[in-house]
Amino acid sequence: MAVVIEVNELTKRYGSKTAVDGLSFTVRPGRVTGFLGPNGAGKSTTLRMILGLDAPTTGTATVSGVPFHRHPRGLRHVGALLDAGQVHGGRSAAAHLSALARSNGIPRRRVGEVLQEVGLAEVANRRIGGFSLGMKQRLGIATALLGDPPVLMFDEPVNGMDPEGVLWVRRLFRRLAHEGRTVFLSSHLMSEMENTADDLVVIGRGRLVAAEPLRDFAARGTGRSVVVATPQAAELAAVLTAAGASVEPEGSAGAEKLAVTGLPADRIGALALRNGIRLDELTTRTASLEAAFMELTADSVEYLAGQHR
Ligand SMILES: Nc1ncnc2c1ncn2[C@@H]1O[C@H](COP(=O)(O)OP(=O)(O)OP(=O)(O)O)[C@@H](O)[C@H]1O
Repeated sequence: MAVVIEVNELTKRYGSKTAVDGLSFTVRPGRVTGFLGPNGAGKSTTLRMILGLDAPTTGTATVSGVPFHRHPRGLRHVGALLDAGQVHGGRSAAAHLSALARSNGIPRRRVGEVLQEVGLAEVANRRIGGFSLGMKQRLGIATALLGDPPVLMFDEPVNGMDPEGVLWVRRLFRRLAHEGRTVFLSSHLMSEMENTADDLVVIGRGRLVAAEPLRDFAARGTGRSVVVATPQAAELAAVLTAAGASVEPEGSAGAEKLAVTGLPADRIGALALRNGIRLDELTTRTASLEAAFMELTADSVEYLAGQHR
């Protein structure tokens, strides 16, 4: 599959601060790619460099093989939402989009179409200054869609949206990818990506942590373990340890459980049966995406509570 966004050894320094540090990754069409990292990891800076709004200190970023500032089709090739708050509050949504359409050679009819698409048709003539953050996000998404571009980039698009808005935006991203477009969206929340992204680019402290399908990323988290509840915990622990498993007690007094790693659930069940041990619960626990994210970025979180590293 063709590579659409290509970031190669990208570095951005602000004085002595390195915001983006030798970052390389690619983003492909027909998929939703999540750009994930803790606060301050360098996501916005990277997006700004891809869009030519900031110059890299070293390295390159291209969209369809060309640096964005030299792109012949501009907004009609790449649509982006960076900071939804940064729109002129005195204008109406329709006037804002019409001005953009005019200056980018985009047909006027697109204004009505995108307002309809994002659910703002009824407030098209209201001043943007009175919009809620969720409405501003919708307007930002409308702006990105205006030129009907094959490449779309969104920085924290669900900030300030209500649950209904979040569901809507997820469906929209999936549809845009299904249409064959390249969809690249940043977030500092793994939970937002879980139901939306096909691929992940994860960064921490400006550096690449992982770039792979979401499925593979999830499998990298803490290994699988099996939780077992039994009234004969000490006996079972001895049997499982002898069979090569490692066993950790967990749960609370009166409801003790064992967390077992190194043996699958069916083997644990068979060993318990053979030794006459009653099992009240046998559950396989797979690492959550959130756990994988926390684990992989733990070393790269810039601000830990109460401590500046
Ligand atoms: N213009 C600037 N001058 C100095 N430092 C900057 C500038 N822009 C960003 N930084 C620093 O670069 C680092 C990366 O910032 P960036 O906004 O790209 O992170 P982010 O991953 O988008 O974070 P968030 O999720 O909080 O938006 C941060 O430490 C930030 O303080």
